[in-house]
Amino acid sequence: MTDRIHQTLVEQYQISELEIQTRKNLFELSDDELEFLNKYRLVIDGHLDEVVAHFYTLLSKDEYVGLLIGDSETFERLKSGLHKYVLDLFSGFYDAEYVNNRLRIGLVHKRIGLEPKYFLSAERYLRQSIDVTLQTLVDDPVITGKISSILEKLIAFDMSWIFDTYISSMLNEMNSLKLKTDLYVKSLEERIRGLSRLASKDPLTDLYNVRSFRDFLRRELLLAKRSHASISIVYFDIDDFKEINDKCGHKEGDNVLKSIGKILMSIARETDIASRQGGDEFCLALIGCELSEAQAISKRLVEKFAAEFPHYALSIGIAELQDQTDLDVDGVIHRADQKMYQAKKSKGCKICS
Ligand SMILES: Nc1nc2c(ncn2[C@@H]2O[C@H](COP(=O)(O)OP(=O)(O)OP(=O)(O)O)[C@@H](O)[C@H]2O)c(=O)[nH]1
Repeated sequence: MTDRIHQTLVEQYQISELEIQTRKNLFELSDDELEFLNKYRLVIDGHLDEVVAHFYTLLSKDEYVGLLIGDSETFERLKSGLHKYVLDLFSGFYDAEYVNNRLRIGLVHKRIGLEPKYFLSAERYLRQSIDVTLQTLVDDPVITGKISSILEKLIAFDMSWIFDTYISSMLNEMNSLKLKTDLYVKSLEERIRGLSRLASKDPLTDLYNVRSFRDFLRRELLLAKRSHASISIVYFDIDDFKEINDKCGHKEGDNVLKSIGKILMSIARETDIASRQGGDEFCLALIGCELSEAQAISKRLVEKFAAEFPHYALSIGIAELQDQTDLDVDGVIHRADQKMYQAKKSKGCKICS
């Protein structure tokens, strides 16, 4: 950005002398012709007011032009700009500075929102105005015809630069609009991710809630049926959790629940589904795990829990998917839940399967 403001448009677009010459060739503008045009510089210089007046008479046929110009000061500025533009046509110098002035015109047209149809029709009016004025000043129709044909090519050469900046400025606008849209879409995606996270997770433990757990498990059961994989369900709760709340306070109760969330995340694999079923009840779906592995994982759970809370205990029930046709989500959870109740009958951390 800082670099750009210290550079001319010719520098920004890296337009070399060779590129300018190549474009002159493209429009068949020979040095002889341009020198010929330059001979009439002084002739036209004394009659610029007439050219400009004629031009605006033609232009003002369109009401929109009046609206676009707007006020007298702008009109005066435009007229003096046009004086300079016409004089430059006859200047004899068609170098980097000349090109730079043309590039600026394209940029300004884009900024003020002047559509190409307007500046293309204005270009025709200007040629007509110069032709008409020259015909009153130069008697020889061969000469005025030659000047007119050189001007036609020179103004087409000008237009090519004007369009370069007009189009590039339009592309810049589109790019910055795309950038803004991309940022907006990204922020929306983040919000949606946040919202769906909120909808699928238990806020206290950051584990999946009942609804999302069941959705995931249903999908895993279907996949297990196709791949003949095993799934084990570990269902557990904290013994006498009500007492913990009552004796040590709700905050301590919350801490125990949050710790269980962390322990489950640490022992579960990425493919497993760890959930809080509500209150002090949790359920872990171990994907691809047979009963023996589920027992080992449950032992790790007990060890980690006991290390943090030596005075509290868990009751754990495990159920394995009986066969791959067992697609009943509620059924498999219920079996693990029943095992947990068996475990609860004895005191201390215990696992029933
Ligand atoms: N701190 C805390 N307590 C909760 C939360 N949700 C539920 N509870 C409490 O958890 C307790 C669960 O009590 P019960 O269902 O009787 O279970 P229990 O006391 O563990 O008894 P058993 O299951 O027989 O061992 C209730 O007192 C609930 O108020 C929570 O988010 N935070």
